[in-house]
Amino acid sequence: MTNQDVVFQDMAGIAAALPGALFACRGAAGAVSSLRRGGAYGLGGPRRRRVPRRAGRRWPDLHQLGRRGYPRVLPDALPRRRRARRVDGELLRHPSALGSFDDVAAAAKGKKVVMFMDYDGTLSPIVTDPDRAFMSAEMRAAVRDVAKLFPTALVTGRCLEKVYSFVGLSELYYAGSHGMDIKGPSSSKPFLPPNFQEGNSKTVLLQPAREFLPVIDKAYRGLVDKTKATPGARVENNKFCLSVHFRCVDEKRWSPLAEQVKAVLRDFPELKLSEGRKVLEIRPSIMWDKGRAVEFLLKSLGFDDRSDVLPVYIGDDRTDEDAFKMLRKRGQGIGILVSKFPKETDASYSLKDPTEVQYIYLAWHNESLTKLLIPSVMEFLHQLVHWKRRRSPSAMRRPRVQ
Ligand SMILES: O=P(O)(O)OC[C@H]1O[C@H](O[C@H]2O[C@H](CO)[C@@H](O)[C@H](O)[C@H]2O)[C@H](O)[C@@H](O)[C@@H]1O
Repeated sequence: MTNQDVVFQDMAGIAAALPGALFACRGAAGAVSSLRRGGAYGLGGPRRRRVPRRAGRRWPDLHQLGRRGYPRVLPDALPRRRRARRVDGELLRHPSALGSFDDVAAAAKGKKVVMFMDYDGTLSPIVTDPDRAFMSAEMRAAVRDVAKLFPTALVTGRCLEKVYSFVGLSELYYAGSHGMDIKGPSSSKPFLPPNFQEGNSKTVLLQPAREFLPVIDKAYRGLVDKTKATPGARVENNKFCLSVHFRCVDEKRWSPLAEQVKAVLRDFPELKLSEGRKVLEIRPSIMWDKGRAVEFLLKSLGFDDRSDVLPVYIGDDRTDEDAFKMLRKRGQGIGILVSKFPKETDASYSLKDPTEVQYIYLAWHNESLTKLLIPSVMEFLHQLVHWKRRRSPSAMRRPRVQ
């Protein structure tokens, strides 16, 4: 098991807790030193002497962000020289979806955008208690705005009931249990694509792992029993899959815990084990994943085999890679990885964080600290809505409903 993520605290913490091996970090050592010396993504500590002084010039004040004439996302407003320094290989391979928003918009031009988003770590910040991974009211509003303009689905490892209790938006499509429990909008006024035809299920429903329910329940009981002696370990029942959390387990106990989990799973050859963000994920061994769920939803919406559709998938975890991979294979759509660190990924773009409320110190400037806004999922969603409304003023009004 690996310490592959950190809750963003401070620069020293980031440098010290850089990811281990799970998403085999492309040049992890390089990333570490790069971050420590303030490189790649501009996350490092102060390097006073090497930061060019620009007399009389200040970065826009944070309070001005988003106001007329000021960029909403500062990193892309960096002077050309400094920006060039930030642009190393990783950034080129997975540029910021915000910094490259014009490219995203160009790809979306004339196409029907369909939005897919993961929940934990994408729409809600990673927290220690999985039962308290609440979504902010601002993020909920942003997702609601997106869902008014584009068909929108949440694709998550959580069980449907739990994710719905966090999100509470009845107009969305939901694919819970890593895509093994799919439901259409329960709202009487969901967004339906303009080409929606009778026969395309309005209440999309699919449970490809239904027959595994008794096995999952049995394995759940076995795992709870086996891991109860490990302080901090926690087993979460996500209906068609299980999660064994080790975020609150002492690092010395990670390996013994993994052994306990494997020991239980030896009695359940029909289940498979993978690893997420300080969590062991147990799922039925069927050929189904978030990628398949996205394909299924596209088909159900009548968007299969259409070149004028642009699926956009935003996710932060390993299981989201199946969706990125699927889009890449189709040669259609945009994958956006949410990560503070460079990672091996099949996504094309990156964002740093779910929300925009965290700020980082970039460098000393005129004796004052410069703060940068982290390119966030929420900011990206705002931009997308803004772009769509600007292009089609009719989108300001509620779209066609059925
Ligand atoms: O597909 P997702 O929506 O990203 O769900 C994946 C797992 O997310 C949750 O665990 C993660 O978030 C927790 C709350 O922030 C955190 O405590 C945990 O360490 C993370 O792994 C969820 O609890 C799992 O059931 C999901 O499988």
